[in-house]
Amino acid sequence: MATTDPADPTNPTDASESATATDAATTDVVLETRDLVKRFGELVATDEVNLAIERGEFRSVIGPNGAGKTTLFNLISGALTPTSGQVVFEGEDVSRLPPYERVKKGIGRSFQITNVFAGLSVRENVRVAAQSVFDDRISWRDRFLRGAGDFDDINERTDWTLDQVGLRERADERAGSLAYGDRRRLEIGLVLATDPQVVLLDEPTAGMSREETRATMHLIDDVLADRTLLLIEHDIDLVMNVSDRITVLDRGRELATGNPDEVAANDAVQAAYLGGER
Ligand SMILES: Nc1ncnc2c1ncn2[C@@H]1O[C@H](COP(=O)(O)OP(=O)(O)OP(=O)(O)O)[C@@H](O)[C@H]1O
Repeated sequence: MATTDPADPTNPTDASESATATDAATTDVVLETRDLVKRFGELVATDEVNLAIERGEFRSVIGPNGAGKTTLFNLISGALTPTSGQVVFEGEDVSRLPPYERVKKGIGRSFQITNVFAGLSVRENVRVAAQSVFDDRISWRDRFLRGAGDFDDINERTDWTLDQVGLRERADERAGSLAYGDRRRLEIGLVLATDPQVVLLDEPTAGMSREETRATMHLIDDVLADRTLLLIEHDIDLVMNVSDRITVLDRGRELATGNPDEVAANDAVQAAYLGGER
């Protein structure tokens, strides 16, 4: 898994990470949320959340149902715009950018929002994903001189991705005919093809058996280990195993952030979550 020194200055008993946010100049923070708020009418789904995610970190976000995990991901990916506050990626405020612009900048999202085209081949699916990001990098001259579908860097990216997720052999099969495990590989391939700095993983093992869960986490570890990962996951054992740090949300607020041991020992977390019923 990603190697980040968990012994960072964040005080796990302090609900806010604003202390680390001010340290952004000294630590390599790739993604921040600053006083992030999302209201749905009277309901505050995200309540002044301040996260500072370091490059290469594996951060999990946990919390009871309705805690605001998915809303937080939607704010980071651009599916939602904040009521107030900011999402800052590589030092730039991206809070108002649409999702596809954020993907181009390097914020990738996988699972739950699945965009596999069942009728297209595995290769075509990966190609579409690669193209969504790499198209901009192709000059107009190349576009004019070569036919569509013949852009070397997109083809290279596609082949590289297929190799990474072990689907080169199945490249010409219809995505809709893939077995479950291969479909998961393809979903990871689709996000990898966009060359993300940060990957949002939204319950990647939802509905999986123990064996499938293990295989999926191994694949994520294999293929995405050099990226910064943000995971929503209900399986606490898994979260404790894979995370460098864990953020616990409760009713939209950040209850605690710390390494797995710190979070497990946190009184507020135990009271609100670990000891309570979900
Ligand atoms: N589009 C929306 N309109 C109104 N309320 C919403 C909307 N999206 C989410 N909510 C509410 O915001 C709160 C947080 O929801 P969210 O889905 O972010 O929680 P969650 O932690 O992801 O929950 P779960 O673990 O059940 O997926 C909930 O009370 C939910 O009902």
